[in-house]
Amino acid sequence: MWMQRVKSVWHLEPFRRSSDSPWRFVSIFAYSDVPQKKAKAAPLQETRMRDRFTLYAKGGDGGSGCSSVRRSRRDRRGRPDGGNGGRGGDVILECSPTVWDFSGLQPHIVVLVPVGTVIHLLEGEIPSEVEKCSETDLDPWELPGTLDTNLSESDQQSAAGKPIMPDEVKSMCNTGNSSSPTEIMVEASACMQQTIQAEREDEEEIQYNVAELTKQGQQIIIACGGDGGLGNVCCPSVSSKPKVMKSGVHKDGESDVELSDDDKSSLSGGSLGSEAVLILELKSIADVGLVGMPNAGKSTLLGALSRAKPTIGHYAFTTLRPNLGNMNFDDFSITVADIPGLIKGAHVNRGLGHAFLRHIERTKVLAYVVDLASGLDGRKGIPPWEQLKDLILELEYHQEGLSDRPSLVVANKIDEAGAENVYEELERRVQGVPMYPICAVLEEGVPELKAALKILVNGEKSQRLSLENINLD
Ligand SMILES: Nc1nc2c(ncn2[C@@H]2O[C@H](COP(=O)(O)OP(=O)(O)OP(=O)(O)O)[C@@H](O)[C@H]2O)c(=O)[nH]1
Repeated sequence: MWMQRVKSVWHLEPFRRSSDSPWRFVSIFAYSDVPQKKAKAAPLQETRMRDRFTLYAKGGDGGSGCSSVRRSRRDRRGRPDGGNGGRGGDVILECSPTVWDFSGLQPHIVVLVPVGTVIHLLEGEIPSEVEKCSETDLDPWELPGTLDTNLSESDQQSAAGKPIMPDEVKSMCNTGNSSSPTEIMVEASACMQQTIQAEREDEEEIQYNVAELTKQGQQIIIACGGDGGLGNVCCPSVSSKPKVMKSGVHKDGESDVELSDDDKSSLSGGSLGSEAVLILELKSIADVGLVGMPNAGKSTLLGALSRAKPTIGHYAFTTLRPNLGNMNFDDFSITVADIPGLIKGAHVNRGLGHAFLRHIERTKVLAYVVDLASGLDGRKGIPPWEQLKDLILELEYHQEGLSDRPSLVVANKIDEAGAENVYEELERRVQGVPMYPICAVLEEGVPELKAALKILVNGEKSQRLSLENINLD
């Protein structure tokens, strides 16, 4: 006889994991800030990347052990045959290249997160990697002929109803059998939620970067299922002469006998599944990152390079989240990320702060987009060569070596009056890196730029922009 505690079942995963886990139940709740009905003219929303989530996860509680005695005419005293409770289900995150960001998370799904997900811990235990493990978990159907009196320490603790210590829970998690329901709550981070969340994060202690999902198919357990309780067939503490309460008779003349409350109390209940509150953060993986000051024309350029339709505005910080686009060639495609505008002091949280600098960490190639017209017509903008210096410094302050990757310079707004002279000066001042004058609005110079990016992404050339090659005098 096998008992399993099932509180609620929301979703049935169609695979078997082990003989004691006929099915694995997973229940997931998600709050989303995305309106149910989207306005027709909202293509911009769809290209926005949802790169941060707070996630509450709870492992399934272990099923309680069962107390039962089977008697027959030949065996009047009877033998305990109560099975063990099933292990609670673990909550597992798996990363997949088919997922871009967290916006696709819906209720009642297995949690697939994008490759590049970084996990910070607000509450609970540090997640553990899922290992290919041996099937050493208790099998409730495997009833031994004799009572096993050599229980391991953890079994005994479990049998005695003692709480299981975190390390032990962690090691148990890795056995991989699961059978009882698992709850996971995903909270989308919208602007308003982000504010509340930010306040909460300020108050609470966060353990940063406790885990990272960087390889396709990598899985980690974020909430462990509870251990199943022992049935009386495995639990030596229950008397083999139970006080009979009532019985049911089988066709073959054998009968099941329920135990008295005294005997039941010496059996073990399943242990509770662990709980965790996590912050998921995405370091996007793109082939090319467009880096530039606000208003340089990055979003316009992304639209020219790909079919993405990001928000474009004549004011700074139009882009509040990274936008992604695909640059398609005959044989392959390149992912381009438009990173929100960086300004001097971004690394100390000026402007949109350093939140977006992390997206640059995982880009192969950097395209520095500068505004040739920033100082024209009496505008008091920063000259392009200084824009480049500031950008490199911000990247380096955020993380040493961040700017040290193949790169090129995109000199935008060449169409503006006087921009050609500025471009000539830029060429004189900046050496050792390919430079492309373009007009992103009219898509002039864009095909040449596309070809150059392809060469850099393929690794055929590896020039990079460095401070030494910028003449600021
Ligand atoms: N004249 C001219 N204007 C351009 C060109 N490219 C972009 N712009 C204008 O520059 C302004 C800023 O463009 P965006 O593409 O939003 O700039 P951004 O760098 O993404 O700005 P942030 O979102 O603040 O980072 C808009 O008014 C664009 O129309 C260009 O090639 N020539």
